[in-house]
Amino acid sequence: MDNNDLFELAENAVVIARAAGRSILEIYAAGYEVESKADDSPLTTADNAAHRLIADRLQALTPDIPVLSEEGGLPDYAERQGWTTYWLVDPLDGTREFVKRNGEFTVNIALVEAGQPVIGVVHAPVLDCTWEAVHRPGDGADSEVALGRARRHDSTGTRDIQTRRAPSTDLTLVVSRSHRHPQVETLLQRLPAYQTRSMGSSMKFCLVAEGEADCYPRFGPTSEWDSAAAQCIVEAAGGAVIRPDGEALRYNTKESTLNPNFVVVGDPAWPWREALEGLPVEER
Ligand SMILES: Nc1ncnc2c1ncn2[C@@H]1O[C@H](COP(=O)(O)O)[C@@H](OP(=O)(O)O)[C@H]1O
Ligand SMILES: [Mg+2]
Repeated sequence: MDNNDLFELAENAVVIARAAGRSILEIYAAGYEVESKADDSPLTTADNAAHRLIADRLQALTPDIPVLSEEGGLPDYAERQGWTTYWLVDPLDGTREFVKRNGEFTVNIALVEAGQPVIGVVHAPVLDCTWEAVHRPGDGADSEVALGRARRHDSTGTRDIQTRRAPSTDLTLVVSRSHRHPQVETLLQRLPAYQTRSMGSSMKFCLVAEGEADCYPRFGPTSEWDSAAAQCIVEAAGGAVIRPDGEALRYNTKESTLNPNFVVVGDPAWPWREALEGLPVEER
């Protein structure tokens, strides 16, 4: 796929994420049933409605590109292994926050190419805010030029975003509102003065991408659809999403769709490696 196609697909993905956001908000206003999923996380009629809308529209947009959605059922790895490019979707990330009605939930659409997210769209319906990125790192060869753009669209318009240089003290860390982990406390103890902010969903990545926070450490299970779109936005904005061993987070490389532990950093030049020393990767 050439670079122009990528920009055009990203714009289409923004339109689709916003349409899904509107259908989620209708259900948010009208009321909904809450079921419990196998991993004990909540599932609402809103997750399913957003899933159907996104899956149908992406399929119509790019009939040859498969769609993997949290609510769409998981094809065997034998089949997925053959996908070089695919859409990876979490129709409603932060269902717990949706049920709590605090507005901290998002629609997530990523295009993954050879294990890396090259398009990322994260839409927060209640805030009416959308983060959009295209990021293709390039391999140094003439034929492949590195490419990146990260933007935020809200009621005030559209602006480019970038991560900030980490301050030497008083770092801002953003952590899950609903899933805290003891290894996050270990990391915090190794840092100079810091403050934390709590938030639900992939919006945590977006705070790092726009320079509002320096780091989002995530220990414990998450799925690939929880991180792909937001990873693209952070990378295009100048940050990185690394495992505790320093490797970048990658997609569709194994049977399980669970991520290892990861840490989102806005300023990759800050000495994160030392702070993460010895913390477990936990391939899942
Ligand atoms: N035990 C577990 N296994 C897999 N994913 C988990 C999990 N516990 C939490 N998550 C993921 O963490 C997401 C919520 O993150 P946060 O707490 O930062 O808001 C959930 O997204 P969903 O709401 O899409 O299910 C879910 O995918
Ligand atoms: Mg999710």
